[in-house]
Amino acid sequence: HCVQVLLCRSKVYSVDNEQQTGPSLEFVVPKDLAQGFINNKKESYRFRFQKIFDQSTKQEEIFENIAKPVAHSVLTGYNGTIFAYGQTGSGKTFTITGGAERYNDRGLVPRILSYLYECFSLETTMVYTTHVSYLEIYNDSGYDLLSSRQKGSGFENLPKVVIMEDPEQNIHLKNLSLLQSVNEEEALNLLFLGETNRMIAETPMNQASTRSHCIFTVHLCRREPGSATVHRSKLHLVDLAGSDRVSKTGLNGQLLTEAKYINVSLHYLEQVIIALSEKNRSHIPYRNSMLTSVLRDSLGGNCMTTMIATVAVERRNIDESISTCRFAQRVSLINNEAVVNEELDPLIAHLKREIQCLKAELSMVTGVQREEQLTEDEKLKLEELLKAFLDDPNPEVSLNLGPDMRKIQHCYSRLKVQTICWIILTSYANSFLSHLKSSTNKQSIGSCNPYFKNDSLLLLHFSDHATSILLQC
Ligand SMILES: Nc1ncnc2c1ncn2[C@@H]1O[C@H](COP(=O)(O)OP(=O)(O)OP(=O)(O)O)[C@@H](O)[C@H]1O
Repeated sequence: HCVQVLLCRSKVYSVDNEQQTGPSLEFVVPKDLAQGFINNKKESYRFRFQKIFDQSTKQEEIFENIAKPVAHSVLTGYNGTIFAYGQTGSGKTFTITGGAERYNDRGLVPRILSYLYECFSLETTMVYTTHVSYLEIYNDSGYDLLSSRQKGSGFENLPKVVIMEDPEQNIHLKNLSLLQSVNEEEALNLLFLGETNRMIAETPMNQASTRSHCIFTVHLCRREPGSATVHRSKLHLVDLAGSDRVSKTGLNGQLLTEAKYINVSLHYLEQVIIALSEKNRSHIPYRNSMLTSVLRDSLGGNCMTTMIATVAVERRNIDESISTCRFAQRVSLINNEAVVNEELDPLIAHLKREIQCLKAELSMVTGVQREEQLTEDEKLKLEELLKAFLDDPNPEVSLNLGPDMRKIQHCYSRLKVQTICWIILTSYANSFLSHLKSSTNKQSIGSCNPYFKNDSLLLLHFSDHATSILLQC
């Protein structure tokens, strides 16, 4: 996890760009004289972050510093998440989606889409497939923002997204559209469709952008032509609801209900973050809210996660700013273990097996030998089959090697070696026994049979009678 802080508005803070220890941000809160000179309240709050961006920072710089490294790792098969957290009006939406007025104000989502498609066009040896989804979480319920079926305003007109969990505890989102975008223009159109649905769902009473969480996800599939290996990765771009505390917002009625939902979901997000940052915690409470369930992989799992904490550093917002920074500091303690998501395309793997089988059948029919050698792995599997066949006491047991002549020949040559050993040892054993019989003048001497232990060790088994005579001798 890395945490970046964006600051805006007037100065009640100072930034120290110390090279060795990393940049730090300090808030100075003078003591309230009304509370008397003698009180123990802290006057200075200092936080260290990976990067701190001041108000003058341009969107381009944020993209280059924050989003590009994450987008790059998504291209190589890692999952990535960028989420913006901060109080209402501090610039989360501006950072993630952008401002509508100027082209230069476009945010991380359009810039990342543009970057990804540019990389696809440059890397001609790979085939990329991109799908997009856009989820809005309002009052702990999910809504599909890419639905083309919206009939009127309000969230009730958007398809409700339901969380499903499979036996391996993977999360699936039912009713969430996953739409393919073959180029940048199509992907931007989907972003625009989502933004429009988001605005239609808003009513004057419900400025959803402030009171809902939005997750724009790019699903990437990368494969080399002809290869059965597929890299699948996801990039979540998350615009969280304003983190303002209910007490401060002074709301009532429906707005109070919404604020409580936000507080609860952000509280659960915080609980998950705290649990993840504590060593030896076995249970992480992801299931408490839809937000933490959906972001489960991004927070403590297989994901490269970057948090952007947006801070409105006006004096009246100082408590919120300090609480945002504290939260960001906790997030930075989490260590995720990201791995490349590589899998075998089931269809290609199946077709490859079928081709092998058909080639084998063809060489049997035509008598033309296949030139490539059996691999060590294939040989090992054949040895196991042969051993199971020889060890099986059932005389009816069959050895099924398929139509591949190379495998049949390999098994025959193994059997030949074993049979020669068997014949030699049996003749030794029998001449030994007849020697014993004549030297001891015994009529009955018992029996001696050679047998294989493992597939290489040939042993003699003397019957009990033969053993006792041997011991007497
Ligand atoms: N870096 C910036 N440069 C210029 N304008 C900005 C910047 N950041 C935010 N703004 C402006 O400030 C206002 C509030 O920003 P924004 O809507 O992004 O806040 P927010 O944190 O997403 O709030 P909410 O929680 O309500 O969604 C907007 O009008 C936005 O255009």
